[in-house]
Amino acid sequence: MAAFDQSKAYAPQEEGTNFFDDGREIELLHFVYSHPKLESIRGSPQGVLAVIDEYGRTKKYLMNVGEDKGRIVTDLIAEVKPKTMVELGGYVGYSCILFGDAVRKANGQRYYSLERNPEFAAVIASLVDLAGLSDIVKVVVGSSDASIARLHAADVFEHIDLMFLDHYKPAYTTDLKLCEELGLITVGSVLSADNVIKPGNPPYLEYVRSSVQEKKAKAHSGEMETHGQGILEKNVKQYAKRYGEEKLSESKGNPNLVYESRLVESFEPTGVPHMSLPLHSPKPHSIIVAAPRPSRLITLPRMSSPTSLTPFFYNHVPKNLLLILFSILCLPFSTFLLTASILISYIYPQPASASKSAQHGTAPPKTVLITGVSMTKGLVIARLLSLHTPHRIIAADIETTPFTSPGRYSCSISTFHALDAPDGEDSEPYIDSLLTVLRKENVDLWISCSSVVGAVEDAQVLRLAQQALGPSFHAIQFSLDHVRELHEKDAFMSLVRDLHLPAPDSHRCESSAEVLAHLLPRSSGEKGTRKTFILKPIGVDDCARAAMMTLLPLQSPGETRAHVERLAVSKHNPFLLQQFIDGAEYCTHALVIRGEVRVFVACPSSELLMHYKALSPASPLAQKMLGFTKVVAEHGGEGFTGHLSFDFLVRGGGEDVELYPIECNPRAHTAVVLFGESKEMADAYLDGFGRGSGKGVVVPSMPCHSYYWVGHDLIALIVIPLLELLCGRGSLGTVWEGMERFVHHLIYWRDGTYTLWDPLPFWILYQVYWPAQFFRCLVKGCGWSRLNVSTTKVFQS
Ligand SMILES: C[S@@+](CC[C@H](N)C(=O)[O-])C[C@H]1O[C@@H](n2cnc3c(N)ncnc32)[C@H](O)[C@@H]1O
Repeated sequence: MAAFDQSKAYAPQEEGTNFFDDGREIELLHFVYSHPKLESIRGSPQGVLAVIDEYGRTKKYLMNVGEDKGRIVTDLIAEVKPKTMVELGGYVGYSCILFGDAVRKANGQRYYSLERNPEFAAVIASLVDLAGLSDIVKVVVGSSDASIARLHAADVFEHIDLMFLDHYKPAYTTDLKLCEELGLITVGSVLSADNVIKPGNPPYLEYVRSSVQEKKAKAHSGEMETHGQGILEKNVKQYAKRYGEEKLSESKGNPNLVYESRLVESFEPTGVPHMSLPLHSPKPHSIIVAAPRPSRLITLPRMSSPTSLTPFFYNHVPKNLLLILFSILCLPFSTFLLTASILISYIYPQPASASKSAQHGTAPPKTVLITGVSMTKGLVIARLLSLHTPHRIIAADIETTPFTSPGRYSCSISTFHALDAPDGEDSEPYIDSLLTVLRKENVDLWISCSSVVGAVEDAQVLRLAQQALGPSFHAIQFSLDHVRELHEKDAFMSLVRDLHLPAPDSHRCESSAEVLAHLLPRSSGEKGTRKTFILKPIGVDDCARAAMMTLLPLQSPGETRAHVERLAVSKHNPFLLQQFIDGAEYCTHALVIRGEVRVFVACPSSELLMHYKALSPASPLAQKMLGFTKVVAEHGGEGFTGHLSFDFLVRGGGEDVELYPIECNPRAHTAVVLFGESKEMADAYLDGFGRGSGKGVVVPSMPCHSYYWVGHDLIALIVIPLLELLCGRGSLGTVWEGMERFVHHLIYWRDGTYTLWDPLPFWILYQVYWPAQFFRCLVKGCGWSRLNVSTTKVFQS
């Protein structure tokens, strides 16, 4: 540890609790904004930090991380290169400016500063703005546990790459457990915790140093958690004057996550080294850096909120009742919007596009059938074609009860046919009813927008329809052979390898023994695999899939064997053992016609896919994904026509970015909304009639609107934060922040379902479809954990 430069020492910390929250934080703001160097420090993080340091040295002590300890973390940022970094406890923004700047230099995306005191948060926001970091730093006001749970529920953060803990000492452990339980801290995350030796945080050190067995034994013993034990009383009561008795998260964490940790010595900004050691630590230390060790992680199934924190409104009956009530409350607004939209469209009708009028004169209109219009993707394509082509657009979808397909009420559709739902394993009723529609309507072009369970069935319909309707029939749907090659996870991985494209190490396994052969050493002398894997069921099973996302091998061969054997892997229940790639996830949507990519878009994936933001088509990452799509499309050849979407995991950046395809979906993706009402896109679909080629790839024109679903955002960004506030868990700051985001989406983004000239599907979706679903769930007692507003899918719990 190098010597401390005394000329830089802060004023000493005053005894008692009056060394903060006594007005000095606002005084600091005045100091900064009346500083003679104000103009020269604008936009300069280092300049702003220097003036904060000057205040700390010449005026009053500030509880900042300071230059010396700060360097440990900035070095760590340069090493870890976090995409998302979170700090717990922002105070006046010193660490936030220092680390936010370092994250930006390391090409990171977001730095979240979680601060409970709204006055301090305002100081942070003001200084961050002065430092020119507002584009990367987000200040979140509220108690850390409530903010973490809320931001996770709203899909704002899905993973924390680096977390700096510097807030209320007893909350270090409880907040860490909460992040583990929510799957935000996983293998690959790094934690950096301040003040764990002085003033000391024994419960936190004990937790990050415990083995799986120790944690499990503690959980089973029913021993009461004592998060304040060993922490100085003055620190346990540090914020009592303003916040009274502290309520901490009671999350259970993820005991299977084991950390590797190291302590790093340094100095307080006052120059005080860490000497008083409440722990039996051999040396004075300050920051502990801890990273979960790979091969030990069990990623728990995601939950909307941790059980121990769950307020009443997440429970089945109140949840459904409240949503029905909310929908009733929204009725006057949505009805006003519907009426106003109809009137405006009546007065100013949507002009027919030039291509629509021109084509109308020359050839008789054809019949285009779109299946899957209850989902946004089908509806968007139907609207696009009705707007820009002269053809008759008809639609079909499974409709078990009235109003289960909001898209059928779209004015872009001339006729709607209800299809029979598959009867358990038997898909004959669906196939027959769709074939009947194709024949009866003498369909010229069928655009299939099947859901995940309909991919194989739609391919079967294609073969039968081609036989029945002859060569004049065309379809945007892959053949059965192609669907099998792409849809089944293991077959797709083999295809990727055969095409010499990069692929994660993957193995189809039909028995536990096969799985274990890849994971465990065969003899005592042999080393086991160094890679970590995920074991996914090869069929479609959302529940199983979520529950089985466990990183393997586990800590010991015995645990690994026990886990794998529980899954009952067999010939009839095969699994794919796939290498775990720790990277950001992206998804793509493409339209391929006769082996040629005609339409392409890529965007970052978010867990519920409720927000869509297109990547610039010119970016190296989008180009690389397009290149991959083209290779797969060309391999398919002349007979390869359909929608094609991929999920990729991505490591690195710029030209050196590495792509790992993890799944292929031979069907349309909701990202198709990003094309808006593009005429080029409609033209590309018409190539499905067998015309032209070599026209190039249609991409969204940039800048392009981002998309959201107002129903999802109203609940996630407004209703939940408000209810949490009423339950005494949230804060006004978090409600305000949710509102800000909501208003931003309302003004600058577009709703995926609403459009002025075709507003009825939007009204039906929120005023009829969803209330009917909630009512059904109440009456039938069907539990659900999540909803997807764009696909109308209910995820059963
Ligand atoms: C030591 S200061 C943080 C210093 C800051 N990291 C820096 O180095 O510039 C601790 C901060 O944590 C905040 N805090 C305490 N408990 C909190 C909680 N439960 N959630 C969010 N912030 C909290 C306090 O208001 C205080 O501003």
